[in-house]
Amino acid sequence: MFGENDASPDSDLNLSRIGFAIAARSLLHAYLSLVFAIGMLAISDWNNMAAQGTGGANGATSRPPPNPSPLRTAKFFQANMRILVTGGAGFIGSHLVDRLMENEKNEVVVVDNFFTGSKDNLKQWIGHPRFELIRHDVTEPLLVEVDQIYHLACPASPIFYKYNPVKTIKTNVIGTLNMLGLAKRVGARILLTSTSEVYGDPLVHPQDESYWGNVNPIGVRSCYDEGKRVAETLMFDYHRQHGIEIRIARIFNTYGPRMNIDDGRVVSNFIAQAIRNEPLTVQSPGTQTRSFCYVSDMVDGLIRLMEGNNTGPINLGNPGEFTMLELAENVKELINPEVKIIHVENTPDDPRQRKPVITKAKEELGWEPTIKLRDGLPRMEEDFRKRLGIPRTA
Ligand SMILES: NC(=O)c1ccc[n+]([C@@H]2O[C@H](COP(=O)([O-])OP(=O)(O)OC[C@H]3O[C@@H](n4cnc5c(N)ncnc54)[C@H](O)[C@@H]3O)[C@@H](O)[C@H]2O)c1
Ligand SMILES: O=C(O)[C@H]1O[C@H](OP(=O)(O)OP(=O)(O)OC[C@H]2O[C@@H](n3ccc(=O)[nH]c3=O)[C@H](O)[C@@H]2O)[C@H](O)[C@@H](O)[C@@H]1O
Repeated sequence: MFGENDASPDSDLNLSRIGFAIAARSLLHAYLSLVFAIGMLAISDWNNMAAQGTGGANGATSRPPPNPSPLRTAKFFQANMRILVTGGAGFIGSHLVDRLMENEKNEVVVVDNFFTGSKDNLKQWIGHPRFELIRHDVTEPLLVEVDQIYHLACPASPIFYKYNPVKTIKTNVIGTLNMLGLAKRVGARILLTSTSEVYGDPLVHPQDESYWGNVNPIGVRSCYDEGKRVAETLMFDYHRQHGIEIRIARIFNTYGPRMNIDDGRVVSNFIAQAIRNEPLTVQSPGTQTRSFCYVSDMVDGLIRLMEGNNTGPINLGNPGEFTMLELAENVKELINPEVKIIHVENTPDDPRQRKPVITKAKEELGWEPTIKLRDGLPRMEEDFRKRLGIPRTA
């Protein structure tokens, strides 16, 4: 029988074996921890070196982009390109979807919360095997497997983006963060549709991409223009820090069929007013200028930017510049010579002039607009007449 103080030679031997095993295990642990710590230090050093990078004209990164899906590099099976279009039920987004769907190698996934967009804009694709429509708000994370992301989701008309400014800025900031996180996870290239509004009320005219802008950070338009400026910053930070492949388009006023009839933007307002024989409402003073790009030209520019090698930002717009009074005169002459033109009060912080320099788009993308305002307006009139049910009288 063994008592508490049993001291037989056998038990001594067992105790010293146990002691030895414990000591050896502690030594092994200490050794492994040391190897792990040295490894972590080496990785973080490498990361720091990579993050400092070579810094090109746009603060280019030396870090390689995350790996694309293995399907892209599969040996025996060439997968279709899977493309996400956020805001694809909207005006520009739905035209972009049409163009992307023309290519049989493309599968298109649209996510949209339908705030300003509509299923109607995509009705020709619903049920198509290469097309998918998801009701989703980009301020919430999204898990999909895609190769390219066209990130358009954001209300664009001033009356809509000012309606819920907090939501607009969340869409621009959190929405863009979510899409960048997605791009990082799946190794996708991401294109942001930024805006000429990042130039604010420009003090430089016309505007090229090197101009930093004149933006009111606390005005009623800030949720949109400052929101887009932060979105651009996030794009470049993800590019420099994580090697994400980014593209940024600075879009200038774009118009065409499928704009919301009650969208509130100037071209849609004037055309709807002319067709309904209501006065064209020129917001004072009427001498403020804009440059109007037809939507098919814009879509062409966006696809060239996505497929090209330049990160941007690149201005996409039509350099033809018009005062709002000139635009009203053109609409009157082309659509309804009887219609009246009236002056109404303007909204705060309305930019006084806007005209893109498109040298960079010409040189880098081989892109320039092909459709003049006087050719684009009648095409839009036709679409508006159909939707309003008001045919042209001879
Ligand atoms: N049309 C222009 O003149 C112009 C000019 C400069 C920049 N842009 C940019 O181009 C993009 C498209 O503009 P558009 O004219 O087609 O506008 P639009 O309002 O017709 O389309 C925007 C789409 O985004 C969707 N959306 C809005 N918030 C969302 C959210 N939180 N989650 C998911 N979907 C959301 C809307 O429902 C809509 O379908 C926008 O990013 C806009 O800022 C447009
Ligand atoms: O190009 C851009 O970057 C921006 O262009 C437009 O913004 P904005 O030019 O303010 O658009 P409109 O509402 O169409 O206004 C254009 C001009 O027309 C005037 N206007 C508008 C409506 C109207 O009935 N009458 C009128 O004279 C406005 O005062 C303004 O000077 C878009 O709506 C933004 O989303 C886009 O980012």
